[in-house]
Amino acid sequence: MNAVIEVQHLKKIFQKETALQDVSFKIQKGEIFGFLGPSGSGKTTTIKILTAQTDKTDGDVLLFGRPANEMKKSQNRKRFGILTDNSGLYTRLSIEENLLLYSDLYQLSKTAVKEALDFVNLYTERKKKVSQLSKGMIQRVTLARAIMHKPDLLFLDEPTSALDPVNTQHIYNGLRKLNEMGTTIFLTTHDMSEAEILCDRVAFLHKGKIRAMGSPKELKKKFGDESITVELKNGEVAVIQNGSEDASKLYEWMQSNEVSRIYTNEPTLGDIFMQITGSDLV
Ligand SMILES: Nc1ncnc2c1ncn2[C@@H]1O[C@H](COP(=O)(O)OP(=O)(O)OP(=O)(O)O)[C@@H](O)[C@H]1O
Repeated sequence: MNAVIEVQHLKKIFQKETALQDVSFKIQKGEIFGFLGPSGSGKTTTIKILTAQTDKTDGDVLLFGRPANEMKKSQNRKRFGILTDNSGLYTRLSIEENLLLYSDLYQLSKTAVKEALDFVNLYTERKKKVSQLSKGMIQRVTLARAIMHKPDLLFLDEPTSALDPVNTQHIYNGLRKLNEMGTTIFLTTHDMSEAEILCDRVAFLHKGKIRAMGSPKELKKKFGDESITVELKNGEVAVIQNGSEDASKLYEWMQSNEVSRIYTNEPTLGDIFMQITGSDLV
């Protein structure tokens, strides 16, 4: 298996504050990996270290098998794309002009600009100046720029935090397509439904430490109690466990046509986070 990102015992101390402590994880080629944590848990610091914008205090960080700071070299820059809240766009230029500048820098075709504009649903608004854009539109332009060169690895720091539901869905579809074409995606979010919809695996980050890691399905299995809620037609509600005695009770109710509704009590990722850390994701 090819690890695109390999982090071992990563530590980051800012002055006196420990932002990351003994963080270790591996991301394989083609994965969508989510770093989930509340504000201040260390998500952005991790992205900044992985993309060589901040130095680590200790530990090993490899990207494509090479130390992360080698990604600064111009021949490696094309291999990844980054979306952070620091847009770095030219505000007096239009959306399209900004993307054209970038496409020149990376020697991309004009088609790449059109494709990127479609990706973020901004083609019809491409002539608008960046100074006139809403926060959500700026986030979409920055995303267009991050994906335009179809990088091998994409870092997304809270990619849909400023978007409305329609654009969020549009971006999810685009990210899935990009991933199907081979882009590995590392994203941070405190939106658990986003992680559940997009990610193959997630890590829960809390106070700079990874507290759990796995696919959403594995985590739900590990931390769920496998109980089922049964609502009966007489208004009674019963929570039954997955076992032979309870199964026969359910069978009886069903045979006598007493059941009105039945559902599993699967925890959400947010419930699991709360169970492990005792705090909310927001
Ligand atoms: N440049 C810095 N100097 C000092 N402390 C910092 C610096 N950058 C981050 N920190 C601290 O490190 C911790 C982790 O911050 P980080 O920005 O990585 O969190 P985050 O999970 O990305 O939060 P958010 O979701 O709010 O962006 C916080 O306690 C923060 O105050």
